[in-house]
Amino acid sequence: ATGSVVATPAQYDAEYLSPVSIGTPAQTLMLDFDTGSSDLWVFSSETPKSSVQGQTVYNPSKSSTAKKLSGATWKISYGDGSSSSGSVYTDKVTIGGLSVSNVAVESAQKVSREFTAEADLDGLLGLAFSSINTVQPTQQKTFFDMAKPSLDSAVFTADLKYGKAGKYNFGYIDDSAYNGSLTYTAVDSSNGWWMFTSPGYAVGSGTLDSTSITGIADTGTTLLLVPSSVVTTYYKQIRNARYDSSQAGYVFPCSTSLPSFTYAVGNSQIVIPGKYINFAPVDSAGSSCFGGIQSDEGIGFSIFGDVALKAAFVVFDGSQSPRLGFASK
Ligand SMILES: CCCC[C@H](NC(=O)[C@H](Cc1ccccc1)NC(=O)N1CCOCC1)C(=O)N[C@@H](CC1CCCCC1)C(O)(O)C(F)(F)C(=O)NC
Repeated sequence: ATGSVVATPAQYDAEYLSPVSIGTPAQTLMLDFDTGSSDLWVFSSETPKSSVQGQTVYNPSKSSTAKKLSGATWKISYGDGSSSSGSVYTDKVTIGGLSVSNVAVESAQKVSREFTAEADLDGLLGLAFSSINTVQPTQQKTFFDMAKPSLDSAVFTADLKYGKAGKYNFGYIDDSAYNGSLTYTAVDSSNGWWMFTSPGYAVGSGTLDSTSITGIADTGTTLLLVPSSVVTTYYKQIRNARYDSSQAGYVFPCSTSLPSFTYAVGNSQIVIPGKYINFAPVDSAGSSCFGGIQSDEGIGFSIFGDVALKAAFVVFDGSQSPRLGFASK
């Protein structure tokens, strides 16, 4: 089996949302596919009304295939300080024509105010490794792990785009979606993430600096978060760029034309065009803009978020020895 679903950007490409059908008859919610976590959780009929502001909710009592996972609970907190928790059902989940039964659907009984404020996000679909799923007392598998036995190939691909809809495919690699060839690189999944090491980077047309960057391929993080030394080197090239402590990041005049940023994968390279690195205006006047490359200070590793991933076609290979494939497009 295979599946293919659109990934639509929201708010300056801050997140990408995809339709997911849950239950019988189908209840379709817009979920953020997140390779940085492993819980499929949704706004639901159990979410306090005061916490629901525009989201579509999943109602398990209206699904003939829903079953309560009795005694199971979940609780997750994310790097940006948001969090959610609740109860667990199993139900049929369909993504882009690919149906999987008995998937753990985590029903939110609590969501932090950041989620309430995100009217277009109805939940998350975790695509990191099942080893970091938060359901207790019995950890649950991700949609991808549940789908694997029926997939033509144990892979999914992310083809995110700048300012327009991209795609997530399951079970196959669409060779027409990228240029040249895929370069694969080893994954360290010991912490539950798609972690890899990029052997070097370059700014603009400069030569490759062989400073390696170890980080996670994370569709759920908006920006490219790298070591401060790399951030300083990048913004040094931009005359009016400055660190704005009130924004906790580098900003520059929105009219600035930005140098590209290249990250190496194995012995090939992915070039992020400069325009991808102008994330969004920081003020309504639109005079200063927030950079798409910021520091990974305090995280413990780098994060290749959407700013980096949307410059590539990315294969998440979940075979016996997981690996990541990157190609330019
Ligand atoms: C350490 C820095 C990581 C920050 C990262 N969050 C982000 O990158 C959020 C995503 C977002 C976009 C739109 C609206 C709301 C949230 N964006 C964000 O903080 N910004 C602020 C800076 O400008 C860009 C947008 C994160 O927590 N990513 C989560 C998944 C998100 C959680 C919040 C909802 C959207 C998904 C993650 O799973 O990818 C994780 F790996 F970081 C994680 O925390 N795993 C446990």
